[in-house]
Amino acid sequence: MVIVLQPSTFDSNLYVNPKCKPSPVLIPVIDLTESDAKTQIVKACEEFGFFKVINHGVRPDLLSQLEQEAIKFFALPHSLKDKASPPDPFGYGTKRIGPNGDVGWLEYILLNANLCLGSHKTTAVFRHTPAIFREAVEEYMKEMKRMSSKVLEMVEEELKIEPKEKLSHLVKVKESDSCLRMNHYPEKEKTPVKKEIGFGEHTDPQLISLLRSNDSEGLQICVKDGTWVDVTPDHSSFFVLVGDTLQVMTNGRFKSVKHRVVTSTKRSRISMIYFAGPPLSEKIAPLSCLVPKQDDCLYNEFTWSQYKLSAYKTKLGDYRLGLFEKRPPFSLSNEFKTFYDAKFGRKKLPEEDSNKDQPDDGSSNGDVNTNSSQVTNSAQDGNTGLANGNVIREKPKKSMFPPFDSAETRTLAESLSRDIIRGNPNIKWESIKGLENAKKLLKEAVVMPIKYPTYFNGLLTPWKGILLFGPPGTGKTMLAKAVATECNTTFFNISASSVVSKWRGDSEKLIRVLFDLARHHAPSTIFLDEIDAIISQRGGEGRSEHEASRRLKTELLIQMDGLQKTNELVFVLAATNLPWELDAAMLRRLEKRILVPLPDPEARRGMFEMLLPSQPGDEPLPHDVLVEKSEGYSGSDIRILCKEAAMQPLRRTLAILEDREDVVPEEELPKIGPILPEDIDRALSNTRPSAHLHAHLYDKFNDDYGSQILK
Ligand SMILES: C=C1C[C@]23C[C@@]1(O)CC[C@H]2[C@@]12CC[C@H](O)[C@@](C)(C(=O)O1)[C@H]2[C@@H]3C(=O)O
Ligand SMILES: O=C(O)CCC(=O)C(=O)O
Ligand SMILES: [Fe+2]
Repeated sequence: MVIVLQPSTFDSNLYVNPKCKPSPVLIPVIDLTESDAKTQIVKACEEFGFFKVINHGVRPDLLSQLEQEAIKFFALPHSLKDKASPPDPFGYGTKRIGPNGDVGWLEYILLNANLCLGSHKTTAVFRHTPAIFREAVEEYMKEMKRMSSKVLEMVEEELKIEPKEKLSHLVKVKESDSCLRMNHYPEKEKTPVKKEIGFGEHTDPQLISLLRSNDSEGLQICVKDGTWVDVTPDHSSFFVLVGDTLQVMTNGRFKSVKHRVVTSTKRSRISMIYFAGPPLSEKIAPLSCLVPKQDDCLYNEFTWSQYKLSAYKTKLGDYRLGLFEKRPPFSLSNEFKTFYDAKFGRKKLPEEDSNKDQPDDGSSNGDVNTNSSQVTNSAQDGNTGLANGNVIREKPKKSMFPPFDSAETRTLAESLSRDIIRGNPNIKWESIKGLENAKKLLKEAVVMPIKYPTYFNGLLTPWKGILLFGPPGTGKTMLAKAVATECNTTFFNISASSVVSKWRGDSEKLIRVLFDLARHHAPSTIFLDEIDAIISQRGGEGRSEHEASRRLKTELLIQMDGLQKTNELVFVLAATNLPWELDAAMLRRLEKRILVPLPDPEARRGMFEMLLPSQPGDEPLPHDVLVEKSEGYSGSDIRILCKEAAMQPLRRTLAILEDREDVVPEEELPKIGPILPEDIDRALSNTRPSAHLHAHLYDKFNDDYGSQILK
């Protein structure tokens, strides 16, 4: 059966070039009880990435009950709804969609399918609503899980996917990372003259989404030739949307459907969408049964958590899959390129090929091997005096390198030595605000064994592998440097992603040389940042790279085992934002796992007082407000916020200078005025926390695997 969809007549240039097509578009309507439903589903996924489902088996009264309860929630006063806000990403949100500046004409609730995994924002959603709301949500989620696995089973059957249930089990298992979103597009006082953005154009990142709405129009999908078509609402049916992950797994045979919601009537719209996603650690790649020739594989492998994290770094309408295509597309934005480079190293993008002047040495792109400027020769001088005046132990002068068996290894060692901060990175514990637990655990695990080796033998042999995990921007590198400063150990600062990208092919040898060097310079600390890049990464071009990355990982595990067996003081301090990506073998070797969380209010206060001190004679800065409003901000976010506030007085001064025709000589330049409380308000409304979105996942990992302080 097909229904007819009208091409949208909406031609505001707010939206990307919507071509208008005169003839109506036919969208499949699939009766799930019909015998050829699976054939129709596959055809619909290939043609539109979108179809309507009838005879789905969900009780109509469950649909209306959930809708009624959602309406009641949205009708609550803002003071109550705000208790579940801002979303983290779960909870209640209004107007802002995601963390990167997208806005829409809506308010919404986002809930993890496993309600228990939600944050306190999730709990707050249900605090002022009757129990039946939560019960209806739970039953609805079960139904959605059932329907999404059924649709995927049909796809599996029709495409003869092997191994069986390869797709459907991803949404059935309890670890599935699915979520439910309830959107409310409030009614307007007047019928708008122009259509407005309800929810900007985008594709859904997951496998499939199941959408149901009331009978208000607004949903549009983009069909193959770029035309936007209106989807006629139908409160008793579901619409199924192919998401990016299913596009990848079918190697592009199914396309994730671009869609948006425009609001053109006075009437309010309410929609509920279940996003069926795979487990966070699931490796996503084209199914080999759908890609007989390896060369035809369009996407690199990634885990769902990698994709999700990358999605949260992008804007709603960005083409996210470009990051994972074998050949990155031409249209990546600069932010995307920086992220791409940082994650995957410096692979030239096609449009850069002509730019011969650009250095290709990783220096301009956030490639993390930029420490060469910090290389000093202090350890070469043999001074390994311990900081803070406790005991000064003199060590015999050491040559820069141990003897090597070949010129090749020596070259590698030389290259590596550029990544060594020798001696003292000069970061004091006191300069790291907060993180008291992490500091305490680190001092006990690394600092004390180096300072007082006598106590740490036999059963108390020091931990050799330590993992610092937590959201990005929380100070993991600073902590590692504080360890190196206090112990005056030789500090090897290595980014795992650059080991993988920069020394492709040689990376396994490089790890061997790194550990040789570390032993040579013991006591030493190897700081392996982004360890997940080694453990979960798979190469881009075919089999040989998979082999190489497997060997690299094995070599790292062997070297870490070697450390356990000796008394040499070589510590591996690994850091990751994606602890759940690490496999069991690596976790076993990183015996001590320390959470580096987002800063608590005290720590945030310390940072604000340090970065934005109130000046005598000026109006005191509202540090209390800053502390209260910056919940969920990481250390880096706070730095950005403070910079934004500090820019305001400079902007005022620059505006005065801009009006002057002559260039003001330096000695006559006006003084920059004070930061005003309104500058703080402005900075707060212009910046958003980027790191809090997965805070609950880190807590969960910490509960399951983390090291706690014994009281
Ligand atoms: C702008 C954003 C909102 C979003 C996360 C993102 O950074 C990019 C993807 C967006 C999206 C679209 C589909 C779903 O509504 C959603 C929950 C998802 O998984 O990806 C949203 C994200 C969100 O609003 O949190
Ligand atoms: O509200 C709708 O109908 C669609 C919303 C949507 O696309 C989303 O939440 O991802
Ligand atoms: Fe969507």
